Amino acid sequence: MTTVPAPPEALHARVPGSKSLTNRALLLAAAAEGTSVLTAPLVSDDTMAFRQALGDLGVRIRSSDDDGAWQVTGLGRGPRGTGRIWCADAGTAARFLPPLAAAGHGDFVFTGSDQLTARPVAPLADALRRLGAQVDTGPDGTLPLRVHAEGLDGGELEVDSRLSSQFLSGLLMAAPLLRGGLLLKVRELVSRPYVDMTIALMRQFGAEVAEDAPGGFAVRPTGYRAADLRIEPDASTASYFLAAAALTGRSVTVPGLGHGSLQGDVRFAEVLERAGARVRRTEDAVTVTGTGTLRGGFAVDMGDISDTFMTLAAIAPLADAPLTIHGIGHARLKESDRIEAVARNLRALGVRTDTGRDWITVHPGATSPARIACHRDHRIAMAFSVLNLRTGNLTLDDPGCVAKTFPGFHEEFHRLFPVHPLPAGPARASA
Ligand SMILES: O=C(O)C1=C[C@@H](OP(=O)(O)O)[C@@H](O)[C@H](O)C1
Ligand SMILES: C=C(OP(=O)(O)O)C(=O)O
Repeated sequence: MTTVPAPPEALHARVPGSKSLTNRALLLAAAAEGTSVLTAPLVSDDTMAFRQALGDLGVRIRSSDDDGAWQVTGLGRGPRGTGRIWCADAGTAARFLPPLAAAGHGDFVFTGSDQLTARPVAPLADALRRLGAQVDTGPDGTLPLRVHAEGLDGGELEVDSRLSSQFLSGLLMAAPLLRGGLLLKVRELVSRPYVDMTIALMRQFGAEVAEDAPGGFAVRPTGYRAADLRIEPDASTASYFLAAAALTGRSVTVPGLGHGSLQGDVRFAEVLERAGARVRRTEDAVTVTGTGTLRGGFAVDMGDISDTFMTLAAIAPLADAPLTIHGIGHARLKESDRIEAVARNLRALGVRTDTGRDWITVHPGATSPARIACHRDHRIAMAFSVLNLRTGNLTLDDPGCVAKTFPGFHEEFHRLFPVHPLPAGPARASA
């Protein structure tokens, strides 16, 4: 008689709220008429920076003592006054808040860390100017970005979103506050699922948005009304836990990321499926069950889900054949030049890695001990932590940088996979 081995018991990962949903919900609630309640928001450096920035723009946000929900008292319009707004490292703050400010009245200067200042905002500044706002940027078209606002009439606008979808998301979210609404024509667009997320949330706050033709968006001047929202767990963060399942032969479930998820990055599970893992998605969860080996020998376009490309690239040395990831040129413009940063780290481990403008190929191979250069990029720290579950020979030069989106990452990863070392010293961010 043969006995069929029982499937491994699934580990349940406690993944905190989505950064992208939290910051969109904050902005929409701030612009809405009435009080909105955001349940299970992400508490991390990026969302606390966004919340603080809205506070500095005059929005009242309180945390509930009972369940940590955030209560946002909306302005019912754009902000009024003057202010210097600190965006820290948060791309979403630098790209979503200036259009909101331009729809208000006053003088606002948006600044950020050196890392954020190195990232582009020029296409957004240019779009706001063409809408009639007075906007200045730093010498290379970067932060600081100054907006002198007297409300905006709206009309028609062409936007170039080939460097980041966040420009389009920011303009879309401000559009219902413009006197005449907005017709947006998008020339080139990366990270499309984030735009779908933007539109879905705008509708939940009462906006009317139509996509008349591919790349053509019409937004009516309805303003927003308050809404109560439960924030889904972050799908990009989930990728580390799901990849860990694939690599260790365990089963990991992330509750809260079911069929109806608004986040494109849940599709990372499908990439793991191509690499040989078993994936199950239900109404309210995703589960990945690994075999402990990774199937390589394929090429995958991760342009729509580029925050997760490093999760795959970092574990690719353990695959049975080379893996190519393409369509990710815009990942060079994030917290680090992510193609370059991942390639350098892999090469430092002795892994053959080839790169081009928008692609990377990782070859299988043994890894030698190394100290991973995180470049203050949370995703490098988390992605290489997955690889280290199997190699056990890596250390991170900046484990605390995970606080941008998940201050408790090391504790939760260690809880599920005790071989993951707990770094000394606390991470940042508290509500
Ligand atoms: O709109 C958003 O919330 C985001 C969009 C993506 O950026 P790009 O559009 O620049 O790729 C993503 O990388 C980022 O983490 C969050
Ligand atoms: C690119 C990222 O962040 P942002 O653009 O929101 O700063 C990220 O979280 O991977």
